[in-house]
Amino acid sequence: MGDEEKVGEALAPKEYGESLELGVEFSTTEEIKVPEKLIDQVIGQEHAVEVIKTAANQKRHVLLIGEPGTGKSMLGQAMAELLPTENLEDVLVFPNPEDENMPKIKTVPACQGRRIVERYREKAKGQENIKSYILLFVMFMVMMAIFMEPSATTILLGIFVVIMTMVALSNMRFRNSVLIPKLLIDNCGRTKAPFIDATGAHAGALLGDVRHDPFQSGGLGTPAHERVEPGMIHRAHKGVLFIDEIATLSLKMQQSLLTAMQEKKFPITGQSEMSSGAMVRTEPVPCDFILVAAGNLDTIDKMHPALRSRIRGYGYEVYMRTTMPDTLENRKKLVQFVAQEVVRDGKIPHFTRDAVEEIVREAQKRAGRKGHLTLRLRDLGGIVRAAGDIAVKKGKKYVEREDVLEAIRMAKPLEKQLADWYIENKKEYQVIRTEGSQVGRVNGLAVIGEQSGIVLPIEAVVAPAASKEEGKIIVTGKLGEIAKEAVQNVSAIIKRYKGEDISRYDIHVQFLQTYEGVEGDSASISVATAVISALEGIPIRQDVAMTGSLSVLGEVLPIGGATPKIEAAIEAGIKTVIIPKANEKDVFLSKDKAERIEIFPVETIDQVLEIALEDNEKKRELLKRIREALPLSI
Ligand SMILES: Nc1ncnc2c1ncn2[C@@H]1O[C@H](COP(=O)(O)OP(=O)(O)OP(=O)(O)O)[C@@H](O)[C@H]1O
Repeated sequence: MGDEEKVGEALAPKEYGESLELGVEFSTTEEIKVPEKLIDQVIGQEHAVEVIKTAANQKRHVLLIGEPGTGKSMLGQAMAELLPTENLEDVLVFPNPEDENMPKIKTVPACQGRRIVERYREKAKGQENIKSYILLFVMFMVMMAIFMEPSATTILLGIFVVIMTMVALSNMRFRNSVLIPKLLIDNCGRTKAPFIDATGAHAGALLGDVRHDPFQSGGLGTPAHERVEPGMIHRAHKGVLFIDEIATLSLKMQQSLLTAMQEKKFPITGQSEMSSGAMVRTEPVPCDFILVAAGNLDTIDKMHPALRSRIRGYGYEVYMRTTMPDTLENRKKLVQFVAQEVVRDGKIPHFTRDAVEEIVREAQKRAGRKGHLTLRLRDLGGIVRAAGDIAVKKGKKYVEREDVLEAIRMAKPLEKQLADWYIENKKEYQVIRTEGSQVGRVNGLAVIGEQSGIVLPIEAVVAPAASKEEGKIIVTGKLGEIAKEAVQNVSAIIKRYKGEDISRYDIHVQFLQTYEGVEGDSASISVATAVISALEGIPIRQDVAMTGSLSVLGEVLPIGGATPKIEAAIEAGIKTVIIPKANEKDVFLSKDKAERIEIFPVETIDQVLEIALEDNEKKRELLKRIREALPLSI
């Protein structure tokens, strides 16, 4: 590439090891105060926290939508802490003399339930005592008879009489026979309102059940009321019912949940149709809970519309944030986060300031967005614990920077392991090429999961349309839709610089060896480069890899996962990567990695082509045409 054509400057990536301001003075996290209340421990979700506080006050339902590990269940628990405990209640189930199959339900203030059951137990004991006296009396009479008339016949007769008495007594019911009620919900001694996590619960667990009774006839059976089991909706009475992935509940269960929310009572019946429990149906059992439902964006489409509308009408919907701005205030919150994770874990030592800096740096890196910190705090908490374990193993009093760095290296998610395997595999079979140049073949970059990059080779062939009708876009590989869109965007650009409609050609695009889970939406500049190269017959340098989204105007738009993609390129042996200018500040590389790669941030497609295409007369002529045609080029 000639000097006059050189685009931008290779980016000097940020390095680890520089000190970082944290917005608070401390030498170890031992000095950081961890708030007592869970709601004050929730970090970076200010809007959600406000909503939870209001909803707790006003008894409103809440739908939390967002990515895993951002604090949804934590918010549910925090809400339970905010609810009053004075009006907690116990629920008892009594036998119904009029209809055995409809046990009666009674609600009493917390702790009274136990007393009531105790009273009934005492009474029942009295009746049992009478039976024992009768048996003792009969035995006494038998002994007397044997004493007065000691013969084999008397003894046998005596034994027979005792056995018959025992059988009779066990089947004997007093006219007012005492049946002890069952304490269905016991809230005695609770210091917090209940928090019940019903994620993934089956119908019986969620809505309550009546157990099957194998001895239901012949007087040996267990009374119906004793077989009644409360559901999670009942146990959450006056508390919080938390359900993650709410849309995975069957529609029937969602419908029942809705009824329970409307009525604030729900009878318990046997859930298994063939069992004797199905004949039993209690009176309605109170279930006045606040629903905190959670899920991802898909949930909104899949959840029962009536349930969603109930929450919307009588509650709040919140979108959980995945990043927060990288301000001193927010870094300070991350310091608090590390301290509270240490306290919660209870087994790991506190962190030194250096170690916390490294956690904050990891939060910057994981945000995948310039000037932001990640809020996927469960994963970050995983690093905190892993670093703690490493320090414990080394017998240290505090967790130090090196322990955090080691934990980060070790915490290789499954996707990253898979990505490494792809790269190894592809290199072995020469699917990834890192030398020479080739027409129509480009090294794209993609991510699997959130953190793992892979090199994604793409090939394109362009030929005049086989039929007289319009040409076709033929895409193979798993990322068909994305490739089609990319081809459509590039066709707008080609039309302008070439003055020719791309529809006269058949365009074949193949993503070589793609696998499940690969996200290719940022592959559009790669597809465009492959198609233009194939159309113009100009080879693409194979030591270059690229990522970026293409607009119809030829702009290169930002993508996610810049750092893992560059890391994948480095591991594959690529020497140059092209990334969108807007992602420039998202790149964090260790010093040794940074030395192995040249990074070019670009803004327009002509800049991509300038770097990626092999330098020759044809290329210079092409760039001239593109730059004249596209107003955006510089
Ligand atoms: N916003 C946050 N503030 C503080 N800690 C958090 C936050 N988000 C997550 N954590 C930490 O991660 C752990 C797991 O979070 P939580 O279970 O609430 O996530 P979630 O959004 O409910 O995820 P999932 O949907 O997968 O259940 C918490 O116990 C806490 O340690």
